[in-house]
Amino acid sequence: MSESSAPFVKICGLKTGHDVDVAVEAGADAIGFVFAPGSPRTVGAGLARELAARVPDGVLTVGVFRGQPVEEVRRLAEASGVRGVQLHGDEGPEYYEELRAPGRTLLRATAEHVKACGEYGEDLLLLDAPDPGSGKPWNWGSADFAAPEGRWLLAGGLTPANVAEALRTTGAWGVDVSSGVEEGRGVKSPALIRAFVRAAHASGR
Ligand SMILES: O=C(O)c1ccccc1NCC(=O)[C@H](O)[C@H](O)COP(=O)(O)O
Repeated sequence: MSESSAPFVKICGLKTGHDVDVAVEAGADAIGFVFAPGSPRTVGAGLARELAARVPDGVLTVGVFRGQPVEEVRRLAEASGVRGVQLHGDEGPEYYEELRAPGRTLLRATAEHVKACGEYGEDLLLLDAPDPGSGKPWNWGSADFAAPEGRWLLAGGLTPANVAEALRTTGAWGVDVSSGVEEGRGVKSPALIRAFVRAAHASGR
């Protein structure tokens, strides 16, 4: 994982080799492949493996899951070769313990208030909207929002136009985006991917 002081940027829901190449060239730190069923971004293990193989070692590849049995998560992560596992369900700490493996980064996505990254054994915390991948923002800008301690990513309704302000307001360690870099639902825009990474890096956070 990047140790640079620039915000960590994850681009999620990629489905084509071209989009993966664009995100890597733009300077993304992580790339997400959605294995949760029922999304316009869902990919199978075979395609994810091909896409992940294009990604250099310094960029984290992440499989995104929601409410799937631990055996299925492990099988898809191993078959695709992703190095990170992001969980959006209501899994407890024991689930993270079961998925812990050498070299694997665990990401816990939640819409709940959380005091610190690591409470469930995760390496990275992702504060997201209640409906992940919907492009809907939540109240991270409100006065009563308290940022968690440790490494956490902000997600939910981020775009090239609001990501810099979001980073400055919340002090998030990084950001995650899917809908805000799409030209249609599930269809990424190379121009928006580049603009998002550029805006995050220029935020001054
Ligand atoms: O992208 C999906 O459709 C999806 C489905 C089920 C669980 C998670 C999903 N996506 C997660 C993400 O893409 C990001 O972590 C984040 O929620 C992005 O949100 P947004 O930029 O608002 O689309």
